[in-house]
Amino acid sequence: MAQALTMYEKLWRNHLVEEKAGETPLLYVDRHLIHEVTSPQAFANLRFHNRPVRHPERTFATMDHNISTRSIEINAAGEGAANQLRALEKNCKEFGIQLFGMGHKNQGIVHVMGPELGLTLPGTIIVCGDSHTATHGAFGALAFGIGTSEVEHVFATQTLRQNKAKTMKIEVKGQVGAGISAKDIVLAIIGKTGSAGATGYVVEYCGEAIEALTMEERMTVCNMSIEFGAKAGLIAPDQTTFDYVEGKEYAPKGEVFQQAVEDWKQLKSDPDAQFDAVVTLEAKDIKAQVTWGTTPGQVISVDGVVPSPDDFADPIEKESCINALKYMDLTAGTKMTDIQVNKVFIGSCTNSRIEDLRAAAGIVERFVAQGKKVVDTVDAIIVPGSYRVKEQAEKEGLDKVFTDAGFEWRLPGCSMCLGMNDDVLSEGDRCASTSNRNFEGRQGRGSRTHLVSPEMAAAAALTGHFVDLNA
Ligand SMILES: CC(C)[C@H](C(=O)O)[C@@H](O)C(=O)O
Ligand code: SF4
Repeated sequence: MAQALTMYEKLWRNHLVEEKAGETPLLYVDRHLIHEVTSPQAFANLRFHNRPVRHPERTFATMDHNISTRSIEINAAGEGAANQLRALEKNCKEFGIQLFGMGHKNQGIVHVMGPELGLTLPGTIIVCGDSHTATHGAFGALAFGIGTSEVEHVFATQTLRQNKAKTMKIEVKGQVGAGISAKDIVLAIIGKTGSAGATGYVVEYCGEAIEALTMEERMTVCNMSIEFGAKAGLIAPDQTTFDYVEGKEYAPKGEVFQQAVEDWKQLKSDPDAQFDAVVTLEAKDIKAQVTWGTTPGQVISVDGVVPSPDDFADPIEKESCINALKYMDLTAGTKMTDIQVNKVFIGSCTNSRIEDLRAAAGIVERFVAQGKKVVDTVDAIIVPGSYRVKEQAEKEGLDKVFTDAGFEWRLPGCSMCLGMNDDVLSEGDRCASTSNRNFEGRQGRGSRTHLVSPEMAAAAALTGHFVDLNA
């Protein structure tokens, strides 16, 4: 009988070009996504060596990280940004790569754009010079971030050298309670494993609570795989996946699609496959999550209090709690619902898809019905993940729900997730953010980030603090 394999092992086997003793194995790459920040040096080296891009038709580019969210003018976010954007334009033209540039209907954050166009397909290997490439693992694709020298290698050869990772199964048993989002699930997972808990592993999320998620929710979960150290995150493709992919612009059509579905059904881990590690959570125990510290693992339920260094036995965790409380200007024992914010950011490749905006708008409407608006002391911005998301949201009137309540409705991009454009927090600002990183200075020097779901961010905008929406 053939050996039982995990999904990761199957994806690996299907893409292995060469494995020689004493050499790092070589894998075939199906799809290469690029953006303005991590590609210029790779293009420069290609040019220097007089090499073409091996498969320009397997390579797709977008502009996302440092574009303005106020104007589609290429110069709108300053000279440095404009230089990178122009370089991408020039490089894509010269090397024959499809670019979704400023104002293109397909433009968006690279990890939002790929899936919604059907560039992200089950069973493929997808790479991008960006750590949140793990997002695409939601489709049962082996997707991971690579460095700029690897970007060059993929450009030149459409292959990549990779060592095999260990495998971890993360099972979320049963069903989550009402109002608990995918963001809460993944934050709870990271809270349990710790911020480096999956270092060296490819994680596979499974269990009833994961199977019940929509594709967009699965992307939110896989997006944060890198935030607890995982090389990649995977979810087995199923009918939810196939239904989502069918009809997308770049997805296979007709009989080819039907055949692909039959192949994709074979990808799931064999029932008796062995994982190197297993983590289990009970979905019913997961409550709405808010980070209090400066790693995503420093997270607690919204009905809890800011922890004290004494809560941690491990000396490193204790120390990191002391430092986080200082940076975050928080006092142990403070109720999470008493923490006041002055900024709200709804966006990023974690939570800027149409379902995220619908969820946030739903909460806004609930509070507006009670006579509330974005509180005076809070600046709140909504940044859709792509032009397609923006268009859909406007068609549904969500932009109006937000702007009527006092939010700013911006153009798509990475925006305040990392503040490479002018969407930056100021020193001392405290932000409820739907993004994925909360390390010191991530959204602006001296600024403080609390990672939350779109629902929680919306509630924070309309009340000025975190809210236990289930209370
Ligand atoms: C700019 C890019 C290299 C970076 C990443 O790889 O993650 C960015 O997307 C981020 O989220 O910090
Ligand atoms: S939205 Fe944030 S996390 Fe995602 S790719 Fe852009 S900068 Fe990175």
